[in-house]
Parts: sequence; structure tokens; C-alpha cells
Amino acid sequence: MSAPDYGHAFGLMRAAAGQPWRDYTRHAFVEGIKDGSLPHDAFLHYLRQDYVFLIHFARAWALAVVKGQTHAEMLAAVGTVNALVAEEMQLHIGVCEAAGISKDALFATPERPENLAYTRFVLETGYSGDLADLLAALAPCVMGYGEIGTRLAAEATSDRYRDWIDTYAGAEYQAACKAAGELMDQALTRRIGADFEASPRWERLCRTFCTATELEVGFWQMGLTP
Ligand SMILES: Cc1ncc(CO)c(N)n1
Repeated sequence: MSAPDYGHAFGLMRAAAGQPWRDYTRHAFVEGIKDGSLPHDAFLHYLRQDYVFLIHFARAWALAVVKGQTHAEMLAAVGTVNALVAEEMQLHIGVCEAAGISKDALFATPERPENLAYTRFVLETGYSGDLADLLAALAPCVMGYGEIGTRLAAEATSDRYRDWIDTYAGAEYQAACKAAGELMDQALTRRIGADFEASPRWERLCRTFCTATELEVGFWQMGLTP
């Protein structure tokens, strides 16, 4: 099956990332969710780390509000902050509560270095750059999970992690991916021009996207080692 369409800039950056993108979206952890072979303790460990990830990821999207230059940019970023805090994090709270891990324990999860490296890279890219740089660092996280969710909804051979798959394959998350793709196309056009892939900034934006993709691979790997 073909991957979902999340916009022009994303499609180009994804193609430029090449093998790391495949390593990320087809990682052994992902395949373990697909066929249900992923041990539950690895899943819970990942989910706890991912909750901490989402705290800093929401901060990075809040930085996108700060870096926005139009009402439309601010609105798109603020919508994502809300989707992360009000919706996606609820999945983590719900699954962990069912496994006997309280909200307080979840919030107090000690952060693994792979997790810290990833989110602080994204935040630093945003602090030192503009919205185009920040979105290049944010895109692999948002759209990668959208792509993984869509594929697993079609290919999963087990219902063990169905709630997780449904969250990322669902209409709400897919709409968020499309909105992020549109925001990225508009933000790049506004700051660089319609022909952004021909600009001197393009290579660096692709490198940022690729680094974030590699950090996603590291995150899955961390998930396999509780
Ligand atoms: C590590 C990671 N990347 C992306 C997403 C999707 O928001 C997530 N929840 N966690």
C-alpha cells in the first residue's frame, strides 16, 4: 500500500531521508506491535517513556506558537498542543492506569538518555531557528506515527495493541498529520519562497528531518530494552 499524503515538503523530506525513514517506520518494535509479539513489559516501558516524550514534544509545539508569524500558523500550532495534551496523552494515562501505573508515577518516570536526546534536539532546533527549522524537526514524529498507524491498521495480525494502532490510524490523528503538512508547506513558502526545495536552506532542513528520524529509530531501540 502507498503511504498517506501529508503534503509537498514532507514528501520531499521523507524521500531525502531514505533508509533511516524505513528503519524508523519498519523497526522491529513496530513489527512487534503489528503481530502482537512485542512483550507487554517492553510496551509499558515504551509508553512511560513516551509520556515523558509527549510532555517535551508539547513544549516544542508550544514553541511553534511562539515562532508563528500569522494567526493561521498560531492556530495550527495551538491545535496540535491541545491534541497532544488533551488527546494523545490520554491513551498513555489510560493504558498505564489499567496496568496499575498511576498518573503521578507516570509523570515521575525517569527519563532515558535516548528520550532526552530526541526532545532536546527538537527544542534546540526551534530555539535557534525559525518555524521552518522547528517543523522539519517535528515532522518525523507527527507524520511517522501517522504512516505507521495507517499501515498497521491494514496489516496487523493481532489485537493485542489495537488501542495504540487505532489512536494513530484514527481520523483525528490523521487530520493532525494533514494539518501539520499544510502548516509546513505554508511556513516554508512564507519564509523561503514557493520554490523552497531549490533554496540554500533546503539541505539543512532535510538534515534536521533526517536527524530527528534517526532519533526516532533510537527511541524504538530504547523501547526494546526496558
Ligand atoms: C517518540 C514518539 N514519536 C512520535 C510520536 C507521535 O506523537 C510519539 N508519541 N512518540
